[in-house]
Amino acid sequence: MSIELKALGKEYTAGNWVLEDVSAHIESGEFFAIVGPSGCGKSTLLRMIAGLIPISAGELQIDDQVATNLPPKDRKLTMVFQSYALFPFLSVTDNVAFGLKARKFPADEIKKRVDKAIDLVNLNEFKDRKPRDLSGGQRQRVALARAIASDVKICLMDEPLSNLDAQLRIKMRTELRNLQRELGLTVIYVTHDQVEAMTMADHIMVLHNHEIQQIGTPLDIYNRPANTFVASFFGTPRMNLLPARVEADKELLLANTLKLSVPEPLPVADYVVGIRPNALRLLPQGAGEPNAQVKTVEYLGSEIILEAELADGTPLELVAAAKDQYNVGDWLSVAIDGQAYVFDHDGQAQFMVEGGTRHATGNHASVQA
Ligand SMILES: Nc1ncnc2c1ncn2[C@@H]1O[C@H](COP(=O)(O)OP(=O)(O)OP(=O)(O)O)[C@@H](O)[C@H]1O
Repeated sequence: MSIELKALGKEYTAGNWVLEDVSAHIESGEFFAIVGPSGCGKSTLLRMIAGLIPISAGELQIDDQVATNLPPKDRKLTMVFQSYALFPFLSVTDNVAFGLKARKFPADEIKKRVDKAIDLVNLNEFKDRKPRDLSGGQRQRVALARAIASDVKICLMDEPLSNLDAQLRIKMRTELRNLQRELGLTVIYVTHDQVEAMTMADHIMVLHNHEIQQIGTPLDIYNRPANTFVASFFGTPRMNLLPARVEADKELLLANTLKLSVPEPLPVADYVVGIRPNALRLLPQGAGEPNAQVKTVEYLGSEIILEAELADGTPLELVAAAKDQYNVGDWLSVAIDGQAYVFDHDGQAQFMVEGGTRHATGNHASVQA
């Protein structure tokens, strides 16, 4: 059951497009995540695919059939919402079994699927309870179990784990993913959580500013971000973005402080250079010119996150070894030691440099292809 989005657009009010030109191919059996900040249109896109709101522009295909104007019940999909949408008068078991009974599945098949789904979401103890006697998180797990137990091969999920506590959420990520694989479900999964998308998805669509910023595998998105938005949205701590200008033939000067050698001369222009905290090295005292001052120190146990400021005031995040001691106000010598991403003035990826070698980075068109 593949899904094709062809230049989908949505305007809620005339002339006000909240989504434009959204195109993607979602393979049968794939886990496809839609990620982006609050208000970027993730739920809107999912609701258009589900048929809950009309599609304003473009075409939707489900399993090679045009589905743009099909009523929701004919789209061969199920949906798990952030809100639970359960029948209050039915027990957990009956809620989960409802769709299967309506479709006249054999009783033993229903029992097998329902038991498995309830077990998966850890609700064995609560099988006979009504939704009102469950916590919010438990209700969401019932909704999840109902979708899992259904025979439908496409499941749309809108932040389904966001009401669960942190520990259960992490456990559910793996279990949901395993079950999705086992059942061969095609899942479209909306989340604002980049870690959830990175750990669960086969492909990720990044939405921002009404349009797709990039589509790619988690590795593509992390290692070959198409622009500064994607680069700084993925990864903790975030990628540092530093203003840069051409200083010499094959050299960029970042934040008036750090030098970056590039393999070929660059056109004279303004650039932005992105460096993840783990690609910055702290030199031992006396080994280099002090160039950054510590502003905050955050001990995480296994490592230390330092927020520093370069000499010209540009903020810089660094990761340091837990055994070392840092104090606010200390001066550090920081050097680039890893990947540096060069973006143009508008934030579009140009290339990546590592050890003096140039590597291709992503862009929307090439990564989609
Ligand atoms: N029924 C509506 N009428 C008009 N505008 C709407 C309607 N529903 C959503 N919007 C607007 O469309 C944009 C996208 O909303 P949507 O809920 O799809 O975003 P989202 O990415 O899912 O956000 P969140 O992560 O906060 O749930 C927002 O600017 C929102 O205000």
